[in-house]
Amino acid sequence: MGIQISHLNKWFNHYHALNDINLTIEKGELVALLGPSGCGKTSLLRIIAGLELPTSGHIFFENQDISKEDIRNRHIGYVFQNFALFPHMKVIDNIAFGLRIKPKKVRLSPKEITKKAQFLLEMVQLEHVANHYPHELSGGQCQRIALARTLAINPKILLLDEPFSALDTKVRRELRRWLTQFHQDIYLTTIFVTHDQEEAMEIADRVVIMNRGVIEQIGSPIEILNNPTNDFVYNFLGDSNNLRIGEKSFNFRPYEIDIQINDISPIGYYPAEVIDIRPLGALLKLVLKPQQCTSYIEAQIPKTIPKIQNLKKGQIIYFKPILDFEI
Ligand SMILES: Nc1ncnc2c1ncn2[C@@H]1O[C@H](COP(=O)(O)OP(=O)(O)OP(=O)(O)O)[C@@H](O)[C@H]1O
Repeated sequence: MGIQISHLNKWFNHYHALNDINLTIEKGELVALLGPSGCGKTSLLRIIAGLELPTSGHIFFENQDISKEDIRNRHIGYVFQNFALFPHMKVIDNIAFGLRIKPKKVRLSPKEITKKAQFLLEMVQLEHVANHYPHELSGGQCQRIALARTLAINPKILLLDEPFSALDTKVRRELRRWLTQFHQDIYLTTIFVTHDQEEAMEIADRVVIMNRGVIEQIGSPIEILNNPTNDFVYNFLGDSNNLRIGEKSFNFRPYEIDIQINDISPIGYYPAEVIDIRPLGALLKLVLKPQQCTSYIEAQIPKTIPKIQNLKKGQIIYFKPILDFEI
C-alpha cells in the first residue's frame, strides 16, 4: 500500500515536534527515517500507525484519507526495540497468537492457523526453534520471531522502530542483510526508523533525513551521500574534516584524501605530521596535524597501499583533499 503524508504537523503543548512533513512512499518501498535523537522519527511513525493523532495535516493510504482512522482499521504491523514475545508461549504459539484471537467469523481453522504459523517461521528461517520458548532464543532470533508474529495478521504496511538497536554490532549487520533480502521477497511497504546512518544506507531504497521536526532531504542512499543538500545532512552522514588553511576552507570525508610520502611537497599538497595510526578494518586511520593549522584531521587509507606500510608517528607526510568542495 502506498502512503502519502501531506502538510503534517504535531505539537506537544508548545513544542513543534513535526513541522510541515510532506512525504510520499511508494507501494513496496523500504524507506528509512534517519535523524538524531529527538528529531521526531518515532512521533511520525506513531502518527502513521494511529497511535498518536496529528495536530494538523493528512495521511493517505492508497489515496484514502486515514488521518482520523482507528488503529485497528489501518492494517499496520509495528515492531520496535525489545518487542516483547509472550514468555510462557512456545515460538510457534507466539506467532499464531494474533490469528487465534480474531473474531470467530473471520478466524482460520486451528489447522490453517498452525500451517500459516509454520509458513511464517520458514519465512524468517527459524523453523528449527518452533517449540522453543523465547528465553531460549538469541536477541536476533527474538526480533525475527517478532517480525513473523507481526506479519501473521497480514499487515498492509510494516513499521519498524529501531528494531535492531538492542543487539550487538555483528548481529545487527547480519539482520540488516537478512531484512533487505526478506523485504525483497515479501515486497511490503516498510518504514524503518533508525539513528544509525550506516543502517539506513544499507537497507533502505530511500532515506528521509530528519532534524528538529523537519525533513532535511529525501533520496536514495547514493543521492544523499553524493549530493547532500546542506551542512546538516553532510555532517550527519559521517565523519568529516573541516579544514582552514590560510584563506581556503575545505570539507572532506576521511577517505577523501590523497597522501604522498616524499621528501619535498608535491604541488597542491600540504605538509602534516602523523600523530596517530590505528587499524580500522580494511583501512588505516591516521590522525594528522597539518603544519599550518592548530586542529587535527583524520585520514582513512586502504591498509594495503604500499607507500603507507612503514609510516611512523611523528613523520611528516603530504596530503591533499580529493572530491573536496572548497568554500
Ligand atoms: N508524548 C509526548 N509529550 C511531549 N513531548 C513529546 C512526546 N513524544 C515526543 N515528544 C517530544 O517530541 C520530540 C520528538 O520525539 P521522538 O520520540 O519522535 O524523537 P525520535 O527522533 O524518535 O528520537 P529517539 O531517536 O530518541 O527515539 C522530542 O523532543 C520529544 O521529547
